[in-house]
Amino acid sequence: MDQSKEQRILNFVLQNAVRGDPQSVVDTIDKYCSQKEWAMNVGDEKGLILDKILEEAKPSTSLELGTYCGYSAVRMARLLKPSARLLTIEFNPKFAAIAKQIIEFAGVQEKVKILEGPSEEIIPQLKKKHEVDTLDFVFLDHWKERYTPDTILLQECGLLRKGTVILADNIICPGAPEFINYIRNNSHFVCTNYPSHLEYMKVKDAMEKAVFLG
Ligand SMILES: Cn1ncc2cc([C@H](O)c3cccc(CNC(=O)c4cc(-c5ccc(F)cc5)cc(O)c4O)c3)ccc21
Ligand SMILES: [Mg+2]
Repeated sequence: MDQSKEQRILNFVLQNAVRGDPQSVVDTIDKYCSQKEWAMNVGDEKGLILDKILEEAKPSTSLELGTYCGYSAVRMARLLKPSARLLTIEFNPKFAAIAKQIIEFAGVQEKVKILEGPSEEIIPQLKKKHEVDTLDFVFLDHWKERYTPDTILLQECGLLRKGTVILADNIICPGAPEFINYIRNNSHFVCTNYPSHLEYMKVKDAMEKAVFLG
C-alpha cells in the first residue's frame, strides 16, 4: 500500500533530523514541506509569531486543538519550561500515530501528551481525567468551524482564567469568519490580529490572539 504524505514527512524527519533536537525536527519538516510536498503545518513564518506569543505567555499548561503531524506541538514544547505541559487533541488515529513518533524523535515526549479523539469529547474530560485546573495557553488549529463552539466549550468547562491566551491559526486562509465575528464582538476577550502568510506559500493568512478577561 503506498505511503501517505504524513508517513513521507515522518520518514524524512527520521532520516534527516537530529534525534533529541526539536529545532532540527521543525527545520526538517519546513524543508520537506516547502521543497517537496505542501502540508498544513503552521510553518516557519507563522511559527515565529507563535513562538513570540508563547514566550510572552510563559504557560505552565497549554492545549492544542489539531495535532496533525506534531509540528506545532514540537515547536511549542521546545520553548516550554521543564515543568510545563502541552496537551494536544487529535481525532485522526493515523495523524496521532505519526505525531507521536515525531514528538518522541524530537525528545519532547515528557512535555507533550497526545489525546486521541474529537475536541468536543476530550475538552469536558480535561479537568477530571487529565488533571487540568485552568489553561494558560490554547492554540486553535483544527477544523475552522469548530473554533467558536470549542472556545465556548472551554469557557463552559471552566478551563479559561483571567489572562488565558487563545491563538488561532488560519484566520484568512482557509478562514474562520464566524470565529472572528464571535471573538471580536465578545467583551470577555481582547483581540489582536497578526497578518502573515499561508505556510510555505505567498498567499495571505493571519493569526488572531484573544486574551480572556474572566
Ligand atoms: C474536532 N477535532 N478535534 C481534533 C481534531 C483534529 C483534526 C485534524 O488535525 C485536522 C484534519 C484536517 C484539517 C484540520 C484543520 N486544518 C486545516 O483545515 C488547515 C487547512 C489549511 C489549508 C490552506 C489552504 C489550502 F488550499 C488547503 C488547506 C491550512 C492550515 O494551516 C490548516 O490548519 C485538522 C480535525 C478535527 C479535530
Ligand atoms: Mg493551520
